[in-house]
Amino acid sequence: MEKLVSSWYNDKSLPHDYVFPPDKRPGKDHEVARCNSIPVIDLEKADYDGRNHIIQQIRDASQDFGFFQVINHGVSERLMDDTMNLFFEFFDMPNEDKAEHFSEDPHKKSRLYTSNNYDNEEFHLWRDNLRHPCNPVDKCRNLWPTKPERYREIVGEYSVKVRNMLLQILELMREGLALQSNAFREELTKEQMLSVNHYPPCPEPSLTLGLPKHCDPNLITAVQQGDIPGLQVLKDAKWIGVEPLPNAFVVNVGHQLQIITNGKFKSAVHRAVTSSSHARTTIVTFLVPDSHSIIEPAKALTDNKPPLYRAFKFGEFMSFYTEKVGDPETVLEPFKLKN
Ligand SMILES: O=C(O)CCC(=O)C(=O)O
Ligand SMILES: [Fe+2]
Repeated sequence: MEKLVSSWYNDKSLPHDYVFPPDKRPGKDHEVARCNSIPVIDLEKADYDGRNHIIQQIRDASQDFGFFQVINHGVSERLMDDTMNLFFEFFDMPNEDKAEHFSEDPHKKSRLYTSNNYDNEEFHLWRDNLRHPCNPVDKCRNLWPTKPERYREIVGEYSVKVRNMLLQILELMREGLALQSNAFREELTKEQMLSVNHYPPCPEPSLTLGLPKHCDPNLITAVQQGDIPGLQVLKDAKWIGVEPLPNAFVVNVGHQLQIITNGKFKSAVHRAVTSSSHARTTIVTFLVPDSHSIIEPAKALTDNKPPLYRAFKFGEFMSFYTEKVGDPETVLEPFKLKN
């Protein structure tokens, strides 16, 4: 428990085991300018005459950036605020209450923990993480015994609404790529994981990271990043900051979506930097394939361009991703076809 950054950060300078090696630390880039070139897409327009335009915007953003933000997405401001406030309260709880949820067992799907692999890593991440499966509603695990009903109610509704938003985006992507109606079949979004990152204020943001550079291993992800900046995307070998927009979700293409689209959509490298003045809490929803589902480039996208990846089971990918701690330079290697 004393391992959770949120339980001790207040009275310490940056301990040496949180200092990243020089080639991995953000340095001056921890405060790169936030950039408004990441597309902001108004999903409400997809219901009206503007559908084709929205489809095109999503396709372009997924090809050029692998990232975009969505507004008017059907998740109400009230629900986004209630959910964020719930997690603010969670990380504000006294240490003894948080201790009930803390576990270092990586096989436990529902747990509060810190860093990635605390006892075996060379340096730790400046973040705590609460995660649990949340699909369907009744599987929202009760992680907060003192307030179970409220937790289930809010997180349950949030999970359904965010899921619907992501399924709508997948449908718009499917249309944009002229893929068959079953291209994103149900098993590709079977699992849903809620992951809440908490990055306490950090004494030395240039020397450490909340999350190191990675691409998400799943199909598609939605991030509610709140008001505090910290998410950065690598674009043309430069880090750019994703501007926090009120009531927006950041949506990003995961490795599996890149593979299924035969490289047409990009799974962009991103990371989370810390702030010396503000705590930052982000709510991340991952749509994740069933571990037995077969992942391979969609046939419609291999007619004019040979497949870039072989077929594999998602579980095989996850084992390799975990072994490589998500290293974006190597995780795709065993799945690439050498044409
Ligand atoms: O906290 C953030 O801004 C990014 C989170 C993220 O990339 C992740 O959880 O995979
Ligand atoms: Fe991520």
